[in-house]
Amino acid sequence: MPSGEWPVTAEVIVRPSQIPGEPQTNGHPLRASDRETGCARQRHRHTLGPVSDTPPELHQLRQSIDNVDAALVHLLAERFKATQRVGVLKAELGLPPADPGREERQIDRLRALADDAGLDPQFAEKFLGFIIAEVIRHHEAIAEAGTSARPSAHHQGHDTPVTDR
Ligand SMILES: O=C(O)C(=O)C[C@]1(C(=O)O)C=C[C@@H](O)C=C1
Repeated sequence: MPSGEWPVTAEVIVRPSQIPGEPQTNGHPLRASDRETGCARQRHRHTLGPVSDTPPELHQLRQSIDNVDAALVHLLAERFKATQRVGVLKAELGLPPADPGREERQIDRLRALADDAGLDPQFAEKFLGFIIAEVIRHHEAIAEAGTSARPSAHHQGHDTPVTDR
């Protein structure tokens, strides 16, 4: 086979459960939002299934992309587990959700790392900013939940407001 070509006799697998005209979901139920957008995400698989007539190089590259995306999801999940604990700690210690000084140091560090890695530092900064904004929202929600869950001075029988923070 000449280089750059791929077999034209590609195998097409049609599942009996597949309804003509419906987006392919590999047997998983569609979300309402998927139906609206016509987008069938394969939510329970780690690798998106190969499309039979996809050129092999494209398929390989997509497998690599899927691996990286999976790693990113796991890394982000770990990061958010840590920041969730930071949020609780900050609320307990009465510290503000955002720490601009820390953010500045993170941005400087990440920009340098990005530069070394051949990634656009501006993109790295935007990406970090996007994540941190979400973390701050979580911190605020944790602090707010802590404030409303705390018993008031009235319920504790105090004459003066409780200022334990
Ligand atoms: O390090 C903290 O103080 C955090 O709350 C974590 C974090 C982050 O996501 O990296 C989030 C908010 C702060 O402004 C700085 C950093």
